[in-house]
Amino acid sequence: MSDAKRRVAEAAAELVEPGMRLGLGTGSTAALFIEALGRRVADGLDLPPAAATSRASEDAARRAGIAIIDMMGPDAPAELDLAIDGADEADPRLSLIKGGGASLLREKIVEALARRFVVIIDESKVVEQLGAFPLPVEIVPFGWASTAHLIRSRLGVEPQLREARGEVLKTDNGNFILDLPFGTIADPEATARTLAGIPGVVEHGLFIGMASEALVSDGQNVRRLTPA
Ligand SMILES: O=C(CO)[C@H](O)[C@H](O)COP(=O)(O)O
Repeated sequence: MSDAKRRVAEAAAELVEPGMRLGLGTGSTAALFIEALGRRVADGLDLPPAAATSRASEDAARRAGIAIIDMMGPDAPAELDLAIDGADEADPRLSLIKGGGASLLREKIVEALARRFVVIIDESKVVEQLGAFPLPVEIVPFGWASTAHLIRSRLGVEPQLREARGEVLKTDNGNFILDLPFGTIADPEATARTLAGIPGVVEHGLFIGMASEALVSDGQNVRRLTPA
């Protein structure tokens, strides 16, 4: 699917106009977008500093010659023109599961600022119902097992603490990730509400009503999807 990722990344880079305030996503598709955007910047496209959704994307943007906003400082923006990011699943309403790359919190903060949020995905990510991809949830380390118990009892799913290279994965924010293997999420809004009401949950990877459109590729063509 790397041809598909490259095609949507390049199509997304063409959406960028001079002066646009951008949000830069995270993951392998977003990384290809950042590279493609960097080529346009090298060709003279003039952009103000962009908001990156992870340390990895900050580094990728700097390597590509794209200036970055200090999102920890007082100049973090109130609005962005366009955010571009990948996703793990998208349903016909363009509700998304995100966070496979553990960056869902920064992604949600940045993408909530965007007047237009374009999702770039390959065909394998388009689903009728969300949930085959385990739903990532960012939680604070304090009491993580208690938070997992509450999630289990309120949602009937067995949370898995995410590890990387044999250690508990820590997000860019110093938090942990629980992956929730639902199989099917019958009511994403209700699931989102339940998770938001559990102490210790910082944010979940359901992005509902946020995406304006999706660019989807099978490796040959790129089609545009809007929320059903
Ligand atoms: O949500 C994300 C990171 O937190 C990514 O956008 C998502 O995991 C898709 O990644 P990729 O483009 O590598 O398939």
